[in-house]
Amino acid sequence: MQLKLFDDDRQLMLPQDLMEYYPSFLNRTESDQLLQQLLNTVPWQQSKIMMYEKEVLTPRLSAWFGSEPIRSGDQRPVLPWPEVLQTLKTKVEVHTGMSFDGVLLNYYRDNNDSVAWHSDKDTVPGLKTEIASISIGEERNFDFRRKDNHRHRYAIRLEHGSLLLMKGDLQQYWEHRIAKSTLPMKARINLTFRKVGADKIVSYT
Ligand SMILES: O=C(O)CCC(=O)C(=O)O
Ligand SMILES: [Fe+2]
Repeated sequence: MQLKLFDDDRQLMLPQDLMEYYPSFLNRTESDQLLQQLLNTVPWQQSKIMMYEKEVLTPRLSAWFGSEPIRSGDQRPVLPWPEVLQTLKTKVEVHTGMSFDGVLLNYYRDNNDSVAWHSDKDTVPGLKTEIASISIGEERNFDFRRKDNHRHRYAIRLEHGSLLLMKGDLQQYWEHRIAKSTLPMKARINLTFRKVGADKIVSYT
């Protein structure tokens, strides 16, 4: 069953300890400019992953900016931060009070691009993964469901210029995806700011 995440006043009914949503984190002009700039300047690549012992191309393009690989063994080059992403990182950090050392960009070219059900779990036990996710371009549905009960499921539309914060136990107990669609869709870019460096180990006791 698909549950609504907004009540009638468009008040987000998400558990605030797991997710926060800011629909107009970037204004229209900023979002339009950022979309064009990233489409034109980022060295987009299509990664390969192993699936049932076969190598397949992921159904989207991506790029990783940071100072070390997103995870060990990841084949993507570690790209240096361009000024536009450095500025955006500072804006996200000021808004959230969180700190990040890398950003993964996903480029969904059309309705056939997607990301399958997954969680972005850290390898450090006990660490509550914090991810700040900015969306620009075509609105897509972001589905999430409980790992232990797939019928316990929600969807939220990620609007042009929006910011979604994922935090707390979300990655541990929930998974998420961007599904393909049968409707034609234009380009969407998603930027997920992450913390992958050695200083990410914080005590939550
Ligand atoms: O495109 C999105 O909004 C989600 C991307 C995502 O889940 C990821 O990069 O881990
Ligand atoms: Fe994810």
